[in-house]
Amino acid sequence: MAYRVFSNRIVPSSNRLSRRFIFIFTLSLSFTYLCYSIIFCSGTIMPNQRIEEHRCLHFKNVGSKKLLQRLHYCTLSTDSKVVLDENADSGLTRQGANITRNQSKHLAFPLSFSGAQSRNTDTVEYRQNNNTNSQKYGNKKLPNALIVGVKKGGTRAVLEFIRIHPDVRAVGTEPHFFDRNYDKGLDWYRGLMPRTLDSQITMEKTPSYFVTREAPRRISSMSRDTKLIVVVRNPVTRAISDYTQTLSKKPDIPTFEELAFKNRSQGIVDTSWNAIRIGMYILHLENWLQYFRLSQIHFVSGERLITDPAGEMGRVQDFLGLKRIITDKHFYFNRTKGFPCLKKPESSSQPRCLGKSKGRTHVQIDQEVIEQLREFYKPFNVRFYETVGHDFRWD
Ligand SMILES: Nc1ncnc2c1ncn2[C@@H]1O[C@H](COP(=O)(O)OS(=O)(=O)O)[C@@H](OP(=O)(O)O)[C@H]1O
Repeated sequence: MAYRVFSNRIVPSSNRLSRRFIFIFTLSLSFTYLCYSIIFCSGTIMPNQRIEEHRCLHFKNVGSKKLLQRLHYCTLSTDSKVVLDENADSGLTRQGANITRNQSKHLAFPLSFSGAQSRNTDTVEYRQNNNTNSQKYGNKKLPNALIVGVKKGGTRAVLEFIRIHPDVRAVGTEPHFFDRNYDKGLDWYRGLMPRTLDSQITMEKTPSYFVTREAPRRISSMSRDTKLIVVVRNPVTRAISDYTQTLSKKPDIPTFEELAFKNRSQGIVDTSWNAIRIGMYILHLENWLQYFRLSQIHFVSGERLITDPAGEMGRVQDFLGLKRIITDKHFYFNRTKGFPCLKKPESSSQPRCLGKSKGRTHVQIDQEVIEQLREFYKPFNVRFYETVGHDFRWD
């Protein structure tokens, strides 16, 4: 056997060879690992992290408490951020408390905070699965279902509630494609959509579609099979809600009464005012029925959406052909907000209520004016009930 003097030790040359082999082997392993990391990880994991960081940068100018709350969602998903954009102004208001007294009488689900405090991992799981799948896999597709109206009906609530379903993917913001952005083309519109798997439904909501003359024709030319959801609400309350929103942005506008009537003493309502016109549901519906069958349109009661969100969402899921996964377990009634909210996803985070712009205290309107408008809407409502086959009991 050959020996070599190595330092002050004598090492057999076969040992020396095997050491050299181990060294080269380890080196090539490390090199392979390095290449693997560069090729596979940089393309997927790293950019996602960067995107997540970028998304969360939106929140850098907010108070620390809110920031913490938001950061939690940041780490969850893109869609959670959208929910939080809604939640960003979801301060639990005194106004909400006023509404509670009226609404809580009609609730069809437990009016308790204990429900809210119980951990509801289902919601988080659905959302995470949903997003994980869809962020990495699937394709951007044109929507198969649209929430087309009505403004101030409760469209945001329906969208945020339905998107906790694992088989639904939705755009958080309103694309306004079929009214304002139609000239940008379907490819632009498709580009706004989230990635979806074949088994998932793609959705968006833009409440102004319902009153846009061209919208039904344009939507049916995209797909005649599009499913349509319309959230309707007592047209008088809707008009006041609409006015309250405008007033919050433009405090100098005339009073509600001044805008609502051409001649108040004669009871002549100004139907050219949008806040009034939108509530003449039957007129708009007739336009939709020229392009879509009634069975393709589902009407959500804006009132029942507040008193029984699980019931209304059950019917929405049926209409969309989805398994009933969203149930009363997903909701609790937030007394301070005065509305149902989604249960908090984890015990350390806040419940997910809609933002401050949802559930405002309405401007006080003279009862006589309300009665006049109720009378005005009656014939429109009756025709609407007859056409859709459901009495919403607004009269
Ligand atoms: N869960 C829950 N939380 C908060 N608000 C709720 C909820 N469910 C329905 N609503 C009602 O939704 C009304 C706002 O309707 P929209 O979301 O369609 O408004 S918008 O057209 O998108 O501006 C909003 O109208 P206002 O109360 O007049 O602000 C609410 O009454």
